[in-house]
Amino acid sequence: MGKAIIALHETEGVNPLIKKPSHRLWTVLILLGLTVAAWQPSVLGIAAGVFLLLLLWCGIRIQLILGRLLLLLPFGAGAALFIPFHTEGKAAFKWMGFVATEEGIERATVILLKLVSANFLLTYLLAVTPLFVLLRSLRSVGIPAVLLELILLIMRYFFLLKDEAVSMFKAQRSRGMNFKGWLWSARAYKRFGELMGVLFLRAYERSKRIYIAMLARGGLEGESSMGRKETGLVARATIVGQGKDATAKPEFAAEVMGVNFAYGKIKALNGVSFDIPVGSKVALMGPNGAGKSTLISLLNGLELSQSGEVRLFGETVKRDNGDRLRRRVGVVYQDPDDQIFSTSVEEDVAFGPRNLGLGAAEVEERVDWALGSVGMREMRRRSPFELSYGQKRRVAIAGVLAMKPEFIILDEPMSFLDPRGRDELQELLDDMGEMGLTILIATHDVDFAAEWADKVLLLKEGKLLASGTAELLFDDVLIEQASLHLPRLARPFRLLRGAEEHRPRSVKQAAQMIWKLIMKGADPAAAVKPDSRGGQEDAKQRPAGHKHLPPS
Ligand SMILES: Nc1ncnc2c1ncn2[C@@H]1O[C@H](COP(=O)(O)OP(=O)(O)OP(=O)(O)O)[C@@H](O)[C@H]1O
Repeated sequence: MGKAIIALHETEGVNPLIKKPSHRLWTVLILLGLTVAAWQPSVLGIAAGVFLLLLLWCGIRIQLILGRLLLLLPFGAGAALFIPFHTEGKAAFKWMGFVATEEGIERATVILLKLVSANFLLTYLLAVTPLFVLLRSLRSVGIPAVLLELILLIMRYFFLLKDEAVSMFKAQRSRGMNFKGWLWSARAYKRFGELMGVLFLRAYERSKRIYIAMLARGGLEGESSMGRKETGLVARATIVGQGKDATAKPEFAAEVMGVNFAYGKIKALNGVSFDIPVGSKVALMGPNGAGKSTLISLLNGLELSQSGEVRLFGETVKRDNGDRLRRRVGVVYQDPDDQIFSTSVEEDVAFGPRNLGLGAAEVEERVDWALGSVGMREMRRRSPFELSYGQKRRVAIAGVLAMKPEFIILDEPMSFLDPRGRDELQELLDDMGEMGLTILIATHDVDFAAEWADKVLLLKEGKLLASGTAELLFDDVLIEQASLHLPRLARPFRLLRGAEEHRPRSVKQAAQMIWKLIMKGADPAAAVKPDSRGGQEDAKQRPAGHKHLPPS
């Protein structure tokens, strides 16, 4: 990822004075060291003045400088109030019975000036260096990657806390919460306390999910443990300890055998068994709470089945091999905010490939390819947190694609995409299918599944209702049981005399079927039952093979 990206990322509108980020970082570190070492108030005062002038010279707004200074308020106030009265020396003045000493005042002044100078230096660094460039520069001066990623995670937690707070307060206000007279109301304090508790829990839960997403993309392990230049698509099948040929190509990307999983007393999966052949396109469907997300966690090795067995590429998932197997399985989670954590789109997409230990040029190439695949090349320099939900989803998909996994799982990928975005994603899925990837999509979209999938898994209340081809989606009894509905393309045929059994899976197939019916010379006016609602209700309720009423 190297220089190209770093050089292009200067913050707009300010003059950094020192062009190279690593030189800038070193200069600031040295000046910080000198500031810490200096003890003369006059030297520190002059230094603070010079730093302020330099900040203004760089074009950094005074509001920003003052805003950053405000962060010092609690520490500054503590130093100013505490130190003069607790230092031995010559009495300077008395206040509320306490004696402030001259030495104490000098020491407090020195500490305040040190804080102000350090604050100016850091303001300069942060204002002229985007955060991820800064982190990269820190890595180049020898700070361990794991520490920097922890910093990223903590920063993300603060962003999350803010986002969660904004959305929670908006939701509360829309439900009638107001702050009138709150100062005197015990109820308001109680409510506020509850809200803060929920807020921290929500942010905690979300940061847990982000942590899992980071792990899934090789984060927090540094380049050393993932340093093998092994990508999913080219990886050899590593079948360990099962007496199989280590280079043999496995037949199944996943095999799920009699799997049970419960959250405490809540049984989420109950004796589920199926397999997913390598290169297949699988739709995982079922009503809310059916167990789809739980199954995805098992397929990604993030959870282990409590009984039964899950195999990935022929290897049983266990506690000690989950990390390694997970690199071959990429998961795009339902909520992109659970997956994105870097401060720019390209940095986020580069996160996984970098953890695979790839060289800068290859990382750059993959980022470009993955962003191009999801139509987000132009937004590569933007912060992901300023994007729309649909755009974030594309970034999340690109982040997983860039790791080139062999098996990719997408949880409700179509939600929040505009129609064009859906078409593009479908094209992308087709391309991925042609590349030989195994794809599993958890979806409620019957029309999409009917057209796209070559295998459908229907789940209900933790049990596998049925597994088979997309023909299952035309079975009235099954779709009723799975709380689905008949694919839209099939509905008009249910209203056509003698055409009820037609099962078009694509618009093209439907057009061909209609054309054949026309060529047979059927009279549409006589064949179609009049139905002002387009036959949806009728088609939904009528069991297969139901005979039509004669046209009126
Ligand atoms: N962390 C959890 N703690 C307790 N119960 C859970 C937890 N996560 C899921 N469940 C329960 O497990 C069952 C399966 O949930 P899961 O999220 O896997 O369903 P799903 O099919 O993905 O649902 P949806 O379509 O609504 O996303 C549900 O009854 C749910 O309430």
